[in-house]
Amino acid sequence: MTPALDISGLTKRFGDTLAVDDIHLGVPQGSFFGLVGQNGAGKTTTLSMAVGLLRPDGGSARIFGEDVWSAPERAKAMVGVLPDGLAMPERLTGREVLTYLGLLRGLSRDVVTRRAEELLSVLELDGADGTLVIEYSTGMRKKIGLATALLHAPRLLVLDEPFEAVDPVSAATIKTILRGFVAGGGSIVLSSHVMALVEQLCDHVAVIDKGAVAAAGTLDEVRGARSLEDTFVELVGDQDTGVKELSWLSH
Ligand SMILES: Nc1ncnc2c1ncn2[C@@H]1O[C@H](COP(=O)(O)OP(=O)(O)OP(=O)(O)O)[C@@H](O)[C@H]1O
Repeated sequence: MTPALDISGLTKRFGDTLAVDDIHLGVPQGSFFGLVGQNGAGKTTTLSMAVGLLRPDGGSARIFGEDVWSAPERAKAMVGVLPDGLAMPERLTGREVLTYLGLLRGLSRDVVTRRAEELLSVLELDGADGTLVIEYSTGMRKKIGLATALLHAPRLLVLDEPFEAVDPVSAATIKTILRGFVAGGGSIVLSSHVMALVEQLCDHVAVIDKGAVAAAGTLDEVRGARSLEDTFVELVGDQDTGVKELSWLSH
């Protein structure tokens, strides 16, 4: 079966920094795929290239077989993206953002109105109906970003840190939505630093370290008999075990 997302040899350099170094990853259809890695490991850069937001120096990405760079319209129609540091039309309300982006996606006004209503209600943003996105809290921005990713009912979701800054009640709602999406045949790739969350949600995982894949496979293949956190620390942790502390903080 064609992978939902097929990343082949993606490479990106920023000046002297090799941010992503020949990454190959296959996200099977119907999988819930977690991407983990330390700060600066290259997760956001990889995901940005994979969905056509950042041009790679080398390699390619295909969404259900459609090349993101040579067939962007076909590829992008099938994916919903929650990017890092999402740029939004800030002077619109959440509902206006969804309406605007839904119409741009080619949805009919009726469908957009209905879906926007449901998304705002489920994500508990309907209470802030008159609030402009520029006035949203960080968690609210995350939620409206997720709503824009879901609006056109894509087959693949690519979510960069979807739970960051989201309160526990909203996080539970989002987990339910995402599990339902996968149960309904959708595929998800998400990045996170929270190992427990990845273990709870994902059936596949890749550990990224210094721009390369340190381990990838099903959750059980990657973690074996240990916790994902132990596996992660062992794979990418600082080998220098000397205790680092700020002595001037002790009283
Ligand atoms: N626009 C940019 N210009 C210069 N360097 C960049 C840029 N974007 C990323 N980098 C560098 O590329 C490397 C990978 O960054 P990236 O944001 O992909 O990591 P990450 O795994 O998503 O990190 P985090 O978990 O902190 O979000 C880092 O060294 C970062 O400093």
